Amino acid sequence: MKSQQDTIYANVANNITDFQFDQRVAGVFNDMIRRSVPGYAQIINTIGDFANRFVTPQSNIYDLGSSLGSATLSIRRQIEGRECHIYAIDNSQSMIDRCTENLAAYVSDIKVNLLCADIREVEIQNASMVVLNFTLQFLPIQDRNALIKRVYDGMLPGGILIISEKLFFEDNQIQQLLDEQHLDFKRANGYSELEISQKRSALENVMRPDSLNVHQQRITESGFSHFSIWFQCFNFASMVAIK
Ligand SMILES: C[S@@+](CC[C@H](N)C(=O)[O-])C[C@H]1O[C@@H](n2cnc3c(N)ncnc32)[C@H](O)[C@@H]1O
Ligand SMILES: O=C(O)C(=O)C[C@]1(C(=O)O)C=C[C@@H](O)C=C1
Repeated sequence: MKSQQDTIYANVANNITDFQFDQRVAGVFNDMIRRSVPGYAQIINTIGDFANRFVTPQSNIYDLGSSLGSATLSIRRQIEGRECHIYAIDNSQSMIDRCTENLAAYVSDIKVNLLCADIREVEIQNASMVVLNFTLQFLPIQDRNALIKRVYDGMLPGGILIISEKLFFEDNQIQQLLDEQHLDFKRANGYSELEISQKRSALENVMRPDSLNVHQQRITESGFSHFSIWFQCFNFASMVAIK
């Protein structure tokens, strides 16, 4: 997957506008997410492994907030021959355009429907797997419960939901510690203090992490039978729920 280096916040900006998944971000997103999210590559690979275990023949798979299609590609590689249908959905046309190219670069017998749509409005049905890889945190807080409930309703018994998120910690000292470790991760990946602070300002109003407790409560109240965190590095985590 080709990607330019992310230098979006490298120069001083007079006013920092809210972060958007626009054409500029889509062009550097592969580099941006790998340098910003600890464990991203491992999470993507493991999503493929989960697909191999859980995806049943003739079922649907939903990648909600699919960006450039990394999770979709990882899943698709593992389920050849199962006559499944993947729905990759994102409301950024720039992401959809680039994702179309990425998917076309590999041959597969699995059909992928790439939709430019709001994940709060798409129908979810007959799903053996649903993925929200760093997407839920960008939804307005008041819309998150309803989405997870709709996901549950559209899933088959025994189906798997993966939710990866940046986490918020109620313990102030832990919050500060893990946040600082994350910033060190970004520094080690070549981001300057200016880039880090300008991006932080841009994300402030648009990305609102929940605590692990809030996630667990939402998942349980939606009806899922099983829930666990399966990956954590600093303040980034991936969770699994089974219907
Ligand atoms: C951090 S990125 C997801 C990364 C991607 N899942 C991956 O694994 O590489 C969040 C994505 O969610 C999309 N998004 C945010 N809110 C959305 C909504 N309401 N409906 C559809 N897509 C949304 C954004 O356009 C963006 O591409
Ligand atoms: O929290 C940060 O500093 C991030 O950059 C995180 C994050 C994310 O979790 O999605 C935010 C925006 C980009 O999509 C890439 C990474």
